[in-house]
Amino acid sequence: MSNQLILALSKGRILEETLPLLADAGITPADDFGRSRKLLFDTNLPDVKLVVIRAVDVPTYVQLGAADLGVAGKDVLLEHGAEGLYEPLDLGISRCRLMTAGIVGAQPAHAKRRVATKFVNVARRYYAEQGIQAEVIKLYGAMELAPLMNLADEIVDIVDTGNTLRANGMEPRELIENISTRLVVNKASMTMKHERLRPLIERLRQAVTARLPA
Ligand SMILES: Nc1ncnc2c1ncn2[C@@H]1O[C@H](COP(=O)(O)OP(=O)(O)OP(=O)(O)O)[C@@H](O)[C@H]1O
Ligand SMILES: O=P(O)(O)OC[C@H]1O[C@H](OP(=O)(O)OP(=O)(O)O)[C@H](O)[C@@H]1O
Repeated sequence: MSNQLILALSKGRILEETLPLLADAGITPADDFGRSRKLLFDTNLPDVKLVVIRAVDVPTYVQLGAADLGVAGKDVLLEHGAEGLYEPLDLGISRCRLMTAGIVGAQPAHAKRRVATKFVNVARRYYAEQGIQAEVIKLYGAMELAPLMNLADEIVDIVDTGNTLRANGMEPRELIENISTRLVVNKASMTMKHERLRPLIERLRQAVTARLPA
C-alpha cells in the first residue's frame, strides 16, 4: 500500500454534488481537473489524490484496495455487496429512491414476473423476500422502455421526481430502498492508514453536518 490516500469519485451526477462537499471539507482538486482527459488528479492536500471513474466501478476499486476511500450511491453499493468495505458516512447528496415500477394500471401478465433492471442482485433479493417469482432481465439503461416494448412486466430503477416514469406512461409501485451517496473505506486501509484517514473522514463528516438544517 502506498503512502498516498486515493479517493475514488463517481463520475456524472454524483461528481457534481461531491465537489462542493469536498471543497467544504477543504479538499480541492488540482487546476487541470475537468479540463483534461486525465483520470488521476492531485489535490491541495499533498497526500490525497483523486480518481474519477464510473459510479459502478467505485466499490470494486475500494474493495480491492486500489483506492482507500470512495464516494458511491447506496444503490450501487447494495448491488455490489459490502464485502471489504466500511461505510462510515452518509454524504446526504444525490438522494433518490430505488423502486419497482410498471405501466399505469397494468397487472403482471406472467406467473413468473419479468423484471428489467441494471440492479439484478437487488431485484433478485427483493422479489425473493416478497415471495414473488421473478425472472430478472439485465439491462444497462433506459429501463423504462422495457415494459412498453413487452420485454418485461416491471422494472427496478432509480426514481427521483418521477418525471421519467410519467413521460413513459409508467407509475412507481413499491419502495425498495431510500438512496443517498455514501463514503466507503477499504477495511485494510482503515487499519493500516487509520492515522491519516481519520482526520479526512472527520473533515467530511463536519462538512456534511454543517449542511444539515439547524
Ligand atoms: N434522478 C436521480 N436523482 C438523484 N440521484 C440519482 C438519480 N439518478 C441516479 N442517481 C444517483 O446517482 C448515481 C449515479 O447516477 P448517474 O446517472 O450519474 O450514473 P449512471 O447513469 O448510473 O452511470 P453511468 O453514466 O456510468 O452509466 C446513481 O447510482 C444514484 O445513486
Ligand atoms: O424520477 P426522475 O427524476 O425522472 O429520475 C429518474 C431517472 O434518473 C436516472 O436516469 P438519468 O437521468 O441519470 O439517466 P441515465 O441513468 O439513463 O443516464 C434514472 O435511471 C431514472 O431514469
